[in-house]
Amino acid sequence: MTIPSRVKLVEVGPRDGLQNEKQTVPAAVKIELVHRLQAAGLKEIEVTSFVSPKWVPQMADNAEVMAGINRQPGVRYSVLTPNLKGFEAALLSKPDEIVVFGAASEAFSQKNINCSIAESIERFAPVVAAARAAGIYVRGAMSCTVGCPYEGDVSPERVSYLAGLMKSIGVQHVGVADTIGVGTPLKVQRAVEATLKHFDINDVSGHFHDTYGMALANTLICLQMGVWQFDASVAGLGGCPYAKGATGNVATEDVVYMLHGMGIETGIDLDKLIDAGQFISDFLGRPTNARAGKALFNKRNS
Ligand SMILES: CC(C)(COP(=O)([O-])OP(=O)([O-])OC[C@H]1O[C@@H](n2cnc3c(N)ncnc32)[C@H](O)[C@@H]1OP(=O)([O-])[O-])[C@@H](O)C(=O)NCCC(=O)NCCSC(=O)C[C@@](C)(O)CC(=O)[O-]
Repeated sequence: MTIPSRVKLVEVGPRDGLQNEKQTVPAAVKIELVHRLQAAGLKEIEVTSFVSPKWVPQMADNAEVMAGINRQPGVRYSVLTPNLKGFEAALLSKPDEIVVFGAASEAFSQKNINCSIAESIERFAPVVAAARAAGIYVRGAMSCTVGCPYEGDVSPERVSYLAGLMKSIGVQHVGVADTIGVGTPLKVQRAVEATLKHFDINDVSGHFHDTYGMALANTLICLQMGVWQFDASVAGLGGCPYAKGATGNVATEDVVYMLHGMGIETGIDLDKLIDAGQFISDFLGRPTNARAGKALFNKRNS
């Protein structure tokens, strides 16, 4: 398999990145972040989630954020919907895409969405059917595909099982997530191979947290397998509130730096992306987690 010449990055910073922040991030700041990300050339942005505000208070302003975005033609805006209640609320905000989110580990499914894997699929099925009937594209996020904070290692068979269930209810694309960033390249390869039993390579993406500094290595092995779609989070923000000990997602700036260095097109302006990362890091009052972002920012300002 030759390495793809072009990669699509899905920016998950406004959702995955900010959902775990303890300090309230006002809707206006989230909206400004989305505007900066789209100005940097991101064509797909995961904006927010329509989940219970008791479970994830930071996403309670979902409708306000969606309503405040000055939508750019050619940019797709996605939101997470765990159930019909969330989907019906999301529909009013006219997302281009919705994301149902399940887990390859039973314990994580219980902790994150309060139901078993089988129950989650029963809940997702009518959401997927309603979304597709409304012409909305459906992605499925598959958490804990290599490791779980509660169960430890997760086997490729569990990943294949979940991917098969997602396929059976009409999910169009799945993201192979290393929720707690414990994956190493060969483990990630096996999780992706298990997913490819059910989904075409063009319908599979990688979603890597960088807890152990493995996210770029895991991205690289996926590229070598022909995967060309990845989630990433500006400034390396992120972490799931129900995944203890996990740090942020791989930083979009670092992925872009690596891809451009390999001659792979992304359509992203790295300078503008670094500014977007600096904007949100300044708001949060801490340095960026993007290593290439930080190095290039310092170089530019020295
Ligand atoms: C799924 C539930 C709702 C089940 O939670 P539950 O408590 O079992 O739900 P319920 O149906 O029994 O309802 C309880 C209350 O929540 C309300 N409710 C019910 N649904 C909704 C909704 N959609 N929006 C707003 N409110 C809702 C419902 O109306 C009721 O309100 P009350 O009567 O108590 O006032 C809950 O567990 C939940 O919201 N979980 C979300 C957790 C979450 O967002 N986690 C982070 C996203 S996943 C992630 O980050 C991983 C990913 C995708 O990035 C990939 C990776 O790295 O692994």
